[in-house]
This record gives sequence, structure tokens and C-alpha cells, in this order.
Amino acid sequence: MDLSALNEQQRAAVRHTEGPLLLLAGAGSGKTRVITSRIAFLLQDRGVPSQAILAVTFTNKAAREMRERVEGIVGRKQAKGMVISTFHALCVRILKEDIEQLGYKKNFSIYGGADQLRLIRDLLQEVNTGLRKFDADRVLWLISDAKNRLIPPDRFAPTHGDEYGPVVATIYPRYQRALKAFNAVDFDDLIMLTVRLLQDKPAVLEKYRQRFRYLMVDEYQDTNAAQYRLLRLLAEGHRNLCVVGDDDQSIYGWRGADLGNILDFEKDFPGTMVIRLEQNYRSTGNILTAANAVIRNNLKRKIKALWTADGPGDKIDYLLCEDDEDEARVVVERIMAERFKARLSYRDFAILFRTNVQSRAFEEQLRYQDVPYVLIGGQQFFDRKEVKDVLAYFRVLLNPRDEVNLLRILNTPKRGIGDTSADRLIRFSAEHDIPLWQVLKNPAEVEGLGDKVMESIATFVDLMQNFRRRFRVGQLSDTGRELLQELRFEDDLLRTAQDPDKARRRMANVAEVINAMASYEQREVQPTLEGFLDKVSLLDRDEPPRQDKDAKLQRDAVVLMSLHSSKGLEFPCVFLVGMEDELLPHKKSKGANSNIEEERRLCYVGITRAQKKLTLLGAARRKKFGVMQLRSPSCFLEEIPDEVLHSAASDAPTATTEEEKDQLANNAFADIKAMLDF
Ligand SMILES: Nc1ncnc2c1ncn2[C@@H]1O[C@H](COP(=O)(O)OP(=O)(O)OP(=O)(O)O)[C@@H](O)[C@H]1O
Ligand SMILES: [Mg+2]
Repeated sequence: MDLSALNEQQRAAVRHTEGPLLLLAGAGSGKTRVITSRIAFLLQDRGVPSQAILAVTFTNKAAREMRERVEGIVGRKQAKGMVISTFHALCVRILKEDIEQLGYKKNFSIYGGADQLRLIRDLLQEVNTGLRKFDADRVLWLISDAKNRLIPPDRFAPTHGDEYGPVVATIYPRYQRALKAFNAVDFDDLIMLTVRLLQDKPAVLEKYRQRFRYLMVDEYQDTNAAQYRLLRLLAEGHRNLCVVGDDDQSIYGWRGADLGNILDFEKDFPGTMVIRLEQNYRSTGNILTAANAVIRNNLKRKIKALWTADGPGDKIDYLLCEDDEDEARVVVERIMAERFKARLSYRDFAILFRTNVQSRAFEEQLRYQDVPYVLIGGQQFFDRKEVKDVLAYFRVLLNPRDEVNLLRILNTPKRGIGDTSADRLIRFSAEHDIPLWQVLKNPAEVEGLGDKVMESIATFVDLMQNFRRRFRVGQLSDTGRELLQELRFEDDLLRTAQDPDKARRRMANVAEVINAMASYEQREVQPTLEGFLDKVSLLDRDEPPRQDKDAKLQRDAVVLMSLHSSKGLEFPCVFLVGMEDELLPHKKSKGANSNIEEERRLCYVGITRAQKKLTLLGAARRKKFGVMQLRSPSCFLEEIPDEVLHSAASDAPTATTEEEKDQLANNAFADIKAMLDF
């Protein structure tokens, strides 16, 4: 095979086919390219049968791309039979063959979040009788965390973690038994059960060691304890394990990924050949200088410096925008201008953000300007449960006959109108052909409702009638905010979310609905609740049909995604937005369990996605719950040397106060009027 398209170190990595190999290299240095070339080399030059090759990577998209690249070199026929997949897909493959040895049947189901939660909730009912109520999400999260650490149900210590220790110690074994009774496994089981299978059944282990004789792992820095154990089991016989990663891009610490796995590889596999790649083929000099300068500030890392044979290229722009809407406007305007100027496609542009809520302003602006886009990962903003719940209130306030939404909010947030009561109400409404809302207004005739339930219904009806009035007279966003306060929406989110982070994200999403309302209010001459909901519905209707993440990338559209999902990808033009303190670095990274280094790695991942042009943006003010808050620039900006950075205020008119904004708008309106008069 012709290896001339590779540099010397890359070639060395490709040729070192026997024994452990650690390829530790920075972003864009061709790690993934080495893996694909190595597979082709094994097939073509070493005569290894394709069935003996196993490559594991982080996403389905990466796996597919890897396969295509190999096929491109050796042809489809020769590539057939090799296994290139994610950890989870690999485990499904193994379990489908051998799970019977663990007492499950081969046609097992795989449970995702909603099914898991339902099960946990049922099990919790027995425990949740006393004064203390336990939150199912949190219990599930702790079980998942235990599974990622390979702690089986019978070894979960009640003293583990916080006050939830004892309840998880009770629920976890029951949960696992129930899953087994349903012949089901959950996502974390896929890995944990495969490890158990390989550990407990030597014959099975031997079979896979014989079959997969060459193992390769991309994005190795993000493997967790269970995944690492799996790799070691598979590789320990022949030790033909090649792992490829970048400790500077380890960004899944919060999900149990263990940076120690990469830092200790040489210890775990004595005699490891270590190869470093330092030439970057992706980005221009200035982008690389910035990336190097930022990551240099992390203490816990293996020192490496990237260089490029490419010229310095454009400077990195940093734009300080007036607020989040200004930020979105500037980005979209730049995309439109740059696309023509540089003859690029929409898909050459990526907008990367730290938190998913940031996407809303960009989505709105892109739609407004008719620019096609795809939002990768995360649900579309208005599809998120908590957002739908809030909108459901607004919809029912507007139209009490909207029974789908009425049922959605009847017991959300929980107010003691359980499923049985809801069933009774629905049945009565159907039998007597009375709209559900009318039944709620007069529930006395419905049989079997307890006093407490009746009371809850009355309170709910009062609240709704009260707010219907208030929305007619009051300011939209203020009234919306008051409604959420009255409902104790925040308390409910805190109570029901899996972990504090999730709760915070949901709260931010809810706040974002109110923000959207506030900006609608500012734009509209006669803002009404109905007008707002219409706007939102129109957005919904234009939503691209749900497709899987990979199909989405193929269309010609601007790509919006979180920094986390951008790993391994590259784009000619990258906008890294929200370069603000408390956003990047995220505020949760401060304080007690500070993890500023993981935030810096995220920033590094973002910077190194850019090939030609990197633009950093931040806002001086950002709306939270419709109220403007002052923001300060990200500390990472200071780490980028001045010679590669070009800072400017955004070119949009800078109105500071709402009054000034009104003034500007009036001026513009006066101009148009003058034109028309003329
Ligand atoms: N020797 C080479 N000559 C020319 N181009 C190369 C070479 N090696 C890699 N490239 C190109 O550089 C870019 C980055 O390569 P690749 O995606 O393999 O890097 P990586 O190290 O996996 O990056 P990341 O850390 O972001 O996953 C790709 O476009 C790849 O085709
Ligand atoms: Mg890669």
C-alpha cells in the first residue's frame, strides 16, 4: 500500500501492527487518518482477514466515515467483514450472540430513558411512602453511574455517595431483577453485561480474542472505566491494541470518562510503543497558535506543541456584541456575506456553543434570514419537554378546549391529580360528551374523586381563569414569568431532574421561553399571547423532519452544535459563540469541585475544529428570564496572544438602553415613512 500521503510518524504508526501502540497527538494531526490507513495496511500488506479487525469510535457518524475511508482505499469487497462501530453497537453485537449464557434471551429489548424511568418510578413507590420522597431521575442517574464504574447491584454500598445511597442500594438490585424479568437491558447494561460475559465465561472471551486480533480505538481519551475494562479483556491475549487520542480533548469527565486511562496506558500495557504527531494538517497558523496558547495553561497534561506547514492565514476575529440577539445577527450576517465572498457552501460553516439553550437565538435568526441550518444533537428547542410544558399552559389559557395540552399540564407540575383521577375525569367527559375543561370546572358529579383531588382541581381552574384575565391586561413576558412563579415551576424542575446540571439546563430553557416572549413583545406593535403562540407554531411547522444525526450533516446547511458533539469534525469556518465568563468556562466549573481544565479543553476542541477562519463572539449583556444581565468576556480570550487576535465591537448599532433602542427603531421607521412620503 502506498503510504506516501503520510508523514514519517504516521507511517511508523501504520507499520507498527503487532503489540500495544499509543498514538498521542493533538487535534488535526491525522490520528483518525492513521487508523483508517492502518486498517487498509493490515488488509492489503499484512494479509489480515477483514473479520480480524475491530475499530471502535465514539459516534456512529465517525464509524461510518471510517468505514467509507477504508473502503475508498481497499475497495468494498476487501473491507467487508471488518467491525467498525461504537462501544454500544459492539456490545449489542456480542450480546446478541452470547447473552444466553447470562440467563437472558437473545431477543432482549434495550430500554432507553423513558422506559427506565417508568420502571424506577414503579419500584420507588414502595420506598416513597414515608415522609421522604425520592426522585426517580436521580436514582436512575446514580445507577447509571454505578454501571459505568462496573459496580454490580449486590456490591453497591448503601454508604455510597449522598443521602441517596441507601435507596439506590435497595432499588438497584430490584431494578436489575425487573429488567431481567422483562428480558430487557438498559444502555449501561450493554457495556457492563458484556464485560461480565467476557469475565465470567472464558470460552466466550477466548472466542472474541481469536476473532478480533487487531483492535483500534479512536477518541480513546473519552473512555470510561467499563469501556476500558472491555478493551483490556479483548486485548490482553494478543496485545494488538492501538489506541489513538488526545488528552487535551478529554471532555467527558462528567460522564465518568477517565483521563487516567490515557495517561496510564503505558503502565497498563508494558512495552507500549508511543508515537506522537505534532504536525497539524487542518488549521492555519494563527488558529493553531491560539489553540496552543490556550491549552498550555492546563497543568494536567502531556506536553505537546502543534505546528503547521500552512501559512498564518486570517487573524482570529473576536467580536464583542451588544447582547445575545446581536450576537446571532452578526453571525448570520457574516455567514451570508462570507458564503458569497469565499464561494463556500452553507455546510462549511459551524456555530459551536457551550450549552444547548444558546441555540435558540441562532435558530431564530437563521430562520428569519432563510438560511438553511441543522441543529445536531439535543432536541430542537421547542421540542424539549419543559418548553412544551410551558407552552402547553399558554395554549390552554388561550383555548381551554385544547385537551392534548390540558392533559399535559393537568398534573404538571405535580398537584395530586394522579392517573386514576385523570382517567375518571376523561371517562366522565367522554360519556357525557362534556369538554374536559367543563368537567374540571364542575367535578362534583364525577364519581370517586377524593376531597384532596377536588381541591386540587379547583385551585388549578382558579389559577387558569385568573391568568387568562391577567394575560389580557398585563405585559406578556411579565405575566408569563408570574405564572411560572405561581406554578413553582422551578421547584418542580429541581425536584424532577436527574441531577442539578440537568435541572439548571431545564430552568435555562424555561427562561429562554420567557426571553423569546420578551423579544416578541419588543418587536410587535400589539403583542398578544395568541400572536406569540402563532409565531412559535409557525416555527414548529417549518421544522425539518427528524432525521438521525448523520443524515442531517449531508444536507447543505449551516451546522449548529454543542462543543461536545463537534469532536473529531472539521469545518472551514467556525463561529465559537458565547465566549463569556460563566458560559465558557461554564459557571458550574467554578467553586467547590472546580473543573476549569475540562472547560479549557472544550474551548480547545472548539478552536481546533476550524480550518481557515475562526470567529469568537461574546455578548456584553444576555437576557435571563427576560431581564438583561451584564456579562464579562471569557478568561480564555486573554490566553490568546494579541498578534493572532483581531478584536472589535460588533458592527451593529449599539443601543444601550431600551429607550435608546426604541429611539433607533423610531428613527428607522421615520426613514421608511420619509421614503414612502417621498
Ligand atoms: N499526512 C497528511 N497529509 C495531508 N493531510 C493530512 C495528513 N494527515 C492528516 N491530514 C488531514 O488533516 C485533517 C485532520 O486529520 P484527522 O481528522 O485524522 O485528525 P485527528 O488527529 O483525528 O483530529 P481530531 O483530534 O480533531 O480528531 C484531515 O482533513 C486529514 O485528511
Ligand atoms: Mg480524529
